[in-house]
Amino acid sequence: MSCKRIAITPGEPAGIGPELMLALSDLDWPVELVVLADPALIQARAELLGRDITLLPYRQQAKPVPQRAGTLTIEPVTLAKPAVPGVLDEANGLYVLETLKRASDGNMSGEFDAVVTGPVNKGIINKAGVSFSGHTEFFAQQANVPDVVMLLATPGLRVAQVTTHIPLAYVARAITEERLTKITRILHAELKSKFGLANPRIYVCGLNPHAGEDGHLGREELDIIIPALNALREEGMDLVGPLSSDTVFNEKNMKDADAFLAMYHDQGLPVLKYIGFGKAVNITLGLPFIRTSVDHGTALELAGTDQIDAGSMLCALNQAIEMIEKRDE
Ligand SMILES: NC(=O)c1ccc[n+]([C@@H]2O[C@H](COP(=O)([O-])OP(=O)(O)OC[C@H]3O[C@@H](n4cnc5c(N)ncnc54)[C@H](O)[C@@H]3O)[C@@H](O)[C@H]2O)c1
Ligand SMILES: N[C@H](C(=O)O)[C@H](O)COP(=O)(O)O
Repeated sequence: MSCKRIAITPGEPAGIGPELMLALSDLDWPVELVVLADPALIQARAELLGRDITLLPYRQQAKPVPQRAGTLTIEPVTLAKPAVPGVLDEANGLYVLETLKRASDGNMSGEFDAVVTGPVNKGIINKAGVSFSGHTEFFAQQANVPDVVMLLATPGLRVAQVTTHIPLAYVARAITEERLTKITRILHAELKSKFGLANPRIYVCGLNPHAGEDGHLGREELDIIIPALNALREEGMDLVGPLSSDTVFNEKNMKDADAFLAMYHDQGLPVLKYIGFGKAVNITLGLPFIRTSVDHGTALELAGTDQIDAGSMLCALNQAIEMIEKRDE
C-alpha cells in the first residue's frame, strides 16, 4: 500500500488536544499525519511539558511519507488568541471550526485518506456564535449527507445511537420508523463493509423502561420500533429486540452481538465508556470519508499537566489506518 495521509484535528486548544498530538509524535507511523493547528500552540504545549518536537511544514503536492517519531507535519491554522491550558476562550471557537472545515474539505477532495479528531468543547463554539452540536453532525452537514451514525467501539463492544446530540426532551419525537430504518440500514451496511462482518447481528434497545412493558410504560416500542425492525428483518437483517436497555448489555448478549443500537446518546455510551474508556474509538458511519475520534472530552482540568491517557487517540488513529486498509483491499 502506498503511504496514506491522515488529517488530525487537535480540537479545543485549551484542552488536552495539544498533548494528544505530542503523544502521537512519540511513535513512528506508517502514514503521514497532517495536524491542522496553530504551530505556536503545539510548540507552547511542548515547551510547557519540557518536550522536544520538530514541526515539519505540510507540502500538499509532495508524496506522503511515513511520520517519524519526534515529528509532526503541520498545516497552519492560526489561533485568534494564544490558548491558556484549562481556560476556554470563545475568541478561539471559530479556529476550531476552521480546522474541522479544512479536514472535511481535504477529505472530500481526496487530499486526505481519513480524519482523526481530538475533543472539542461544543459550548464554546456556540458561544462564539455558530450553532454546533458535535463533529458527527458537522461532518454530515459539510459532506451534505442527511443521515450518519455515531458508533463507539471498544474491544468486545460496539454501540451505535439512533439519535445523537439532542436534548433528552426531544428524543421520543425523534424516534420515527423512518429514522430508525435509515440508521439501522447504515449501521448494518457498514458493519459489513468496514468491519468485514458477513451477517452482523444487532441488538436493539427499547426506548422506555422495560422496553415499554407491552405498552404500559410507553408505546414507542409497539407503534414504531417493532414495526420498523420487522420490516428490516424482511430485508434479511439479523436484529434482536427491542430489549430493555437496563439488562441488554449482559455478558451473554455482548458475546453474541456484533453491535448494539441504543435509542439515545446516554443509553448505551455509559456502558461502553465504563468498559472501554481510554481504549474506545468514536467512528462516524455513513460519511463519504473515514472519520474516527477519541472517546473522551476536552478534560480541561488536565490540560498542561502531562497526566493524560492518550490511549483512545492512539486507538482512533490505528482504527483509521485499519479502515483505510480495508477500503483499499
Ligand atoms: N470527541 C469530542 O469532541 C468530545 C467527546 C466527549 C465530550 N466532549 C466535550 O468535552 C467537554 C467536557 O466533557 P466531559 O467533562 O463530559 O468529559 P471529559 O471526557 O472531558 O472528562 C470526563 C472525565 O474523564 C477524564 N478524562 C477525559 N479524558 C481523559 C484522558 N485522555 N486522560 C485522562 N483522563 C481523562 C476527565 O479528567 C474527567 O474526569 C464537553 O464540552 C463535551 O461536549 C467532546
Ligand atoms: N458523543 C461523543 C462521546 O460521548 O464521546 C462526543 O460527544 C463526541 O461526539 P462528536 O464526535 O460528534 O463530536
